[in-house]
Order: sequence, then structure tokens, then C-alpha cells
Amino acid sequence: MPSAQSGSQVNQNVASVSQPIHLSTIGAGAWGTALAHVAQRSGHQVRLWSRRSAKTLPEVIEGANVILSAVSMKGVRSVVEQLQGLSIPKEVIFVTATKGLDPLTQKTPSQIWQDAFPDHPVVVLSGPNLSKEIMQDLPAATVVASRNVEAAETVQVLFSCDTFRVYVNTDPLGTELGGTLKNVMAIASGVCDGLKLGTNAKAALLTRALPEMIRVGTHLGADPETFFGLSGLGDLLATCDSPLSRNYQVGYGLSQDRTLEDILEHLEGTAEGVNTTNVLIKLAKQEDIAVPISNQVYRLINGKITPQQAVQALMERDLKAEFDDLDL
Ligand SMILES: NC(=O)C1=CN([C@@H]2O[C@H](COP(=O)(O)OP(=O)(O)OC[C@H]3O[C@@H](n4cnc5c(N)ncnc54)[C@H](OP(=O)(O)O)[C@@H]3O)[C@@H](O)[C@H]2O)C=CC1
Ligand SMILES: O=C(CO)COP(=O)(O)O
Repeated sequence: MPSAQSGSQVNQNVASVSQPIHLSTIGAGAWGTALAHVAQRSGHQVRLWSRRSAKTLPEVIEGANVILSAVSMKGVRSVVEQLQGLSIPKEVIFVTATKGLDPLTQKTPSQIWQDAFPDHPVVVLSGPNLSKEIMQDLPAATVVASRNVEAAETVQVLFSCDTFRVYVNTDPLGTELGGTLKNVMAIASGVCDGLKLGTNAKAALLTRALPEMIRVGTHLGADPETFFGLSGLGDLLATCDSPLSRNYQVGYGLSQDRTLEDILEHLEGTAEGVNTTNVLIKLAKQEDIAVPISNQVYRLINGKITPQQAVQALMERDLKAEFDDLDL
């Protein structure tokens, strides 16, 4: 794999390739820490800020070329507002690695960032990236996506190293929605495994999950092709098949008749899929988008049905053609 220092073909045009990039990471949770680790490994200068930091946010972002936000969805607006109060040069690139939807506006994190900083480049980073594996320096790949290709290429250089391979994409919305929507499917997948429904059921679930994600994504303006890449199918496979995933753990716990409150209380970190499911179902109802799997996840996490009833409801749906409702 090319290192950040040597650069791939596409990166050789990026001015910053030969110099260390100054990265300020906001959020010292599992993901912020792992991404800071990767950037450091690839030879760049990294500062990390969290609400518990001794240094202030203005101190930590001073002189940064790139500001990465890896906070959970509930922290995005507060972080954006704090940064809006500071004077940040227009060439500074914002990178958002949050996988969620805003409950108030149903916007994605990158839309919130771009609304707040219309003149700055905003790049989405998303892919099959379980942070515990990344912290162990196991090989992984991800996607950085922006309408501003040069900014995306700079971020590609920033995070590329011998254990982390970064691809560029020009569809930030699709890249972001892949990582966000698969969290809902990971809850369903944890239920599927917890109930020991078998390999056939799991394959059917994941295969039907993808067109459901694409339906939502294309309705919102994303490119369908993006969902077949690392940030869509890739992240769906990783998250739905790993007990490391907090969203999978939520589904697994529900299948064992634990309450959502009890599961979340004992969970290590954030499971964005719970909030995402609630926002998605509101959106799908408003926009009339068919989301049958997400609907059952919604009913399950809101205590309206049992895991067994959720499975039964999916199996009893009207019979239909396989590709009837997917206009690719
Ligand atoms: N862990 C993973 O494997 C991956 C996670 N993600 C995504 O990254 C995001 C963060 O996940 P992760 O790091 O695992 O979660 P954690 O629960 O480990 O950390 C949550 C982070 O959010 C910050 N935060 C929460 N509320 C606020 C707030 N009100 N104001 C400021 N900051 C806040 C916390 O800040 P503080 O540090 O100050 O406590 C912390 O950094 C999620 O959207 C997740 O889906 C994406 C890919 C991989
Ligand atoms: O997004 C992730 C992997 O790509 C992490 O998944 P969880 O948030 O479910 O742990």
C-alpha cells in the first residue's frame, strides 16, 4: 500500500503531500482517538480535544490545516456552534466522521457543517472501520468524500498509511448515508444472530438491507453507486457481522429480552442506530419511502413488538418481485 509520504498517483498533485498536515481532532471517544492514531502513524501532527481537555478548543484548533469532528450525533450542533464563534481561515478543511441524523432537522452531519461553514471545504470520512481493529493496526480501508476533490485528496493523504487505505469519492451524501443507515441494519442483524435464525436468514437480511438503504439514499439525492462501495456495502458487512459493533450489540441484547435502557446503560460507547432509526422512520413516513426492515427495528426499539414478532412481520409481507421497487 502507498504510504502517506510517498502518495498515490492521485495525491501527487496535492500541495501538502510532502509536508506534515496539522490535524485537530474534536472528540476523544473511540473513533476520534483511532483516527488521531492513524494520522499520527502516517506522520502528521495531531492534537486532540474533548470536553475534558486541559486545553481550550481555540487553543487546540490554532494553526490547523484540517479539523476533524468525530463526536457522536448529539454533540455535533454544540461543536459546530462553538467553532462558529471562532475565526477559522477559509482554507481549513472540515472532516466529519459522525454517522447519524439530526433529530430536529433530519440533516446529516456534513449538511450541518456545510450550512454553518458555507465557504469551507467539508469532507465526509466513512467506511467499514471498527475502531478497536484500527487501534490494533489491522488493515482497513475507508472513503473520504467531498464535492471539493482537492480537499478530499488532502484528507486522503492525511489518513493513508500502511494499515489504512483511503479512497476518494465525490458523493459526500451517499458516503455519509451508507455509514449512517447501516447502523439500523446492524441492530436488525444482532437480532438475527441472537435469535440464531441461521445463515440463510442473515444473507437475506443483508441483501434486502442494501436496496432499502439505496432507496432512502437516492430519495435524498445520493448516487446509488456509492452504496455498492466501502461506505455502503462494505460498512454494512463489517458492522452487521461483528460483535464489536455497538449497534449489533443493541440488537443482540434485544433478542435476549433485555430492555433497550439496560443495554444502553451497559454499552461501551455510542450506538447511533437507535436515534437514526427514530429519525429515519419519521423521514420515511413524511416522504413515503418503503423501509420495511427499518420499520421493524423501529417498532422493536420502541417496545411495540417482540424480536420474534419483528421477524414474523418481515416474513409475512406481501409477495413481490425482487427488484420491483429499486430504480438503479
Ligand atoms: N467507534 C467506531 O468504531 C466508529 C464510530 N463512528 C462514529 O463516530 C461517532 C463517535 O463514535 P465513538 O467515538 O465510537 O463514540 P464514543 O461514545 O466513544 O464517543 C462519543 C464522542 O462524542 C462526543 N460527544 C458526545 N456528546 C457531545 C457533546 N454534547 N458535545 C461535544 N462532544 C460530545 C464525546 O466527547 P468527549 O470526548 O468530550 O467525551 C466523544 O468524543 C459516532 O457517530 C459513530 O457512529 C464511525 C466509525 C467507526
Ligand atoms: O461504524 C462503525 C464501523 O464502521 C462502528 O459501528 P458501531 O457504531 O455499531 O460500533
